Amino acid sequence: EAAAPKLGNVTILATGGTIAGTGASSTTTIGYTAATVGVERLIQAVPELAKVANVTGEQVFQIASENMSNEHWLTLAKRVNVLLAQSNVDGIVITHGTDTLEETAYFLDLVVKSKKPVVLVGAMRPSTALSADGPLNLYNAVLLAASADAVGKGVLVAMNDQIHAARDVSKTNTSTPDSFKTTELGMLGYIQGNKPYFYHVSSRKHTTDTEFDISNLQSLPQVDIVYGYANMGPAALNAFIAAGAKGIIHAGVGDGSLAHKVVPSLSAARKQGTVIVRASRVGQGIVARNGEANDDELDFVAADTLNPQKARILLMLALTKTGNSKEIQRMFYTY
Ligand SMILES: NC(=O)CC[C@H](N)C(=O)O
Repeated sequence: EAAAPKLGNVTILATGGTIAGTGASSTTTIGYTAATVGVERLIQAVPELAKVANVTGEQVFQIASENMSNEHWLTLAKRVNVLLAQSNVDGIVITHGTDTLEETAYFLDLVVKSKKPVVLVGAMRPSTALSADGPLNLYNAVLLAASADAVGKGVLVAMNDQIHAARDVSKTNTSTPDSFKTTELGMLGYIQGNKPYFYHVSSRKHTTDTEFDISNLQSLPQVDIVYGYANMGPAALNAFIAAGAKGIIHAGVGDGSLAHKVVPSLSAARKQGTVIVRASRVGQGIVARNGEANDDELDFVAADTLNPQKARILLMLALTKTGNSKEIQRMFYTY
């Protein structure tokens, strides 16, 4: 008789969100309460998990992800690094609200110090809904976290039978189960028939290849985002600077254009030490250095293809190391 294949050990770190949400009825898909179901019940709801991994659960937070903070990220990342350093942990799944899931994924992609799989997963429908997507998403995430194929691929997002890279995935629809997409740069693969299939890998550095170390940090530098639009003025930017921002992401129109009315305040902020990163509100495409603005002259940084909320994360981590805009520009072309 052949021995049963040895299953990997996967820890599920639960943080809340719709995957742990409950609604008033089976047809309630908005206006439900996120973050009510605990990790043990999430695991019990999918007995099939036991076929793909030895699963243990830990309730790290119980929040809706619009309330995710820098402090939550530091706590979570430190826990992930401690667990992955243990020889009895082969992979980690993080259940998470979908609103900021892409941000937590990218933060971890930059600070996790292990090649073992880390997979973020959520749901668009609460656990009580008809065709709730949480149970199968969770099953796929655990399968992926236990898979040798996922080792060294960076932090992954498993949603809707698809595998995405943390850097490039975004929530693209407010409510449909196919909300998570890597629109133009391309998702990494699929999960089908109890098996992950990879087709791409990210060319950017992540996890063990980054220069960031959060192990001794208690907080992160303040970085805020100002949004570009017709008739934009400097009021929001000035308020962020007055509130102590060490970095500003300018989510500009088009390919990162700066309105004449905003440039003097941006430039003055830079001269006082705040780092300015030009990103775009468009969602796809490159914001090129010295493209729509003379970044060399203004001493600004171009975000390349990072969306504003992910540019904020990279800038916070960059600022833990340097305020030099040339160095930070190198990081934006590396991660
Ligand atoms: N689908 C969801 O997970 C959204 C629920 C909630 N706003 C959150 O992000 O936690």
